[in-house]
Amino acid sequence: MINFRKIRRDLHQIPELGFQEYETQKYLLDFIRSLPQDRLEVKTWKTGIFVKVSGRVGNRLIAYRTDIDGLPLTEETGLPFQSRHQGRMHACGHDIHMTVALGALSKLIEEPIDDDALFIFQPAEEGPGGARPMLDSDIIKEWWPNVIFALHIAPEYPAGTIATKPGLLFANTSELFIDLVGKGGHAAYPHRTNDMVIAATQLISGLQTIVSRNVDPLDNVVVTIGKLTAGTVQNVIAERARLEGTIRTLSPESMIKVKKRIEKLVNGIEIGFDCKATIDYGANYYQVYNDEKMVAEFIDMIKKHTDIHFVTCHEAMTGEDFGYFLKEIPGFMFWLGAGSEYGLHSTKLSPDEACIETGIKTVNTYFQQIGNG
Ligand SMILES: CC(=O)N[C@@H](CCC[C@H](N)C(=O)O)C(=O)O
Repeated sequence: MINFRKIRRDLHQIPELGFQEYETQKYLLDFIRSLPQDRLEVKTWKTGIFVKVSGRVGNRLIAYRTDIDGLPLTEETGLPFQSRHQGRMHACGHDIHMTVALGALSKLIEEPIDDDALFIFQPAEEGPGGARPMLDSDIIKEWWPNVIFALHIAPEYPAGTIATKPGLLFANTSELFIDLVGKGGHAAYPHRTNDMVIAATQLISGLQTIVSRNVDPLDNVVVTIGKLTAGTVQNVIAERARLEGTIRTLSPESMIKVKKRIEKLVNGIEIGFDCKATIDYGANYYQVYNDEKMVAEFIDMIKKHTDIHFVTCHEAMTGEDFGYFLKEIPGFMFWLGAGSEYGLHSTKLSPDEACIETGIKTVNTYFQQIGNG
């Protein structure tokens, strides 16, 4: 009997950032190699892994994807199995996601289906994005799935709950990095400088008017600046400031409009403060858009064949590069209730481990339903 809660705790202790998931990849490979190998083909791709499981007939290829990276956060849960990696945390549930994938993989080996299955362990979901380059890899071109699905934990729903909806589930996202360079100097001579602390704060106030004054109130947009760095010491006027944030929109068209407005506001700061500004949009993720027919069948399956509580949810402003898989392959994503008082990206996030069993049951039941006959 495999102890999946122990596996989750092991993985929880070794979070790593995107494309640096070496210890995680080794842990996953060691587990995968401990399973019966006769139906398995394993290929590594950077820090990710593809595992193909041969079915009894092998007509179609059904793919299931998990992300594997952590966040640059210092854990504050106080759990006995807290992160061992300084300044790194599984604060978005990818430790649970990986454990569910390993559980579903071992179940599928025990109970093979007619179709082939592909398990994708994808790096760098939090950034810079592993899905897009994985889709361009020779491995997935050879093992191109007919169908793909994935889950994400949802702390706001209790364990034992699944939620999703047809159509749009997650937003379009773009990272946002703005560097401002002016003229620093002595704190007592402000008239001889161009203060980038003042420029940055004015720019942030301007950026906050995009949602309230430039976007149709019936369209949802988020512009968040999560990090601001400027200056060197208390009595020197700052020469440089850096804003780091993210943009979220419900359509690719709105993303283009928001970016145009940001560029105008940044240009205004350049003129007003006689400074230099550069914008970098970093990683951009395409929206997660669920196949309507497949979601309807999935909901029907949950209701008919499991005791799991199902909730139809609204779309969320979270992003997921799984959207790139869904842009090219029919499929869907769903939320897995994980009952935590603290939300995603909180340093205190502590999912209820009962969600692991619900996740494995859901993924396995779906494989059995879709992959037979
Ligand atoms: C599910 C989730 O929380 N995903 C992340 C994806 C981040 C994308 C990128 N680094 C960005 O910030 O735009 C999210 O923050 O929604």
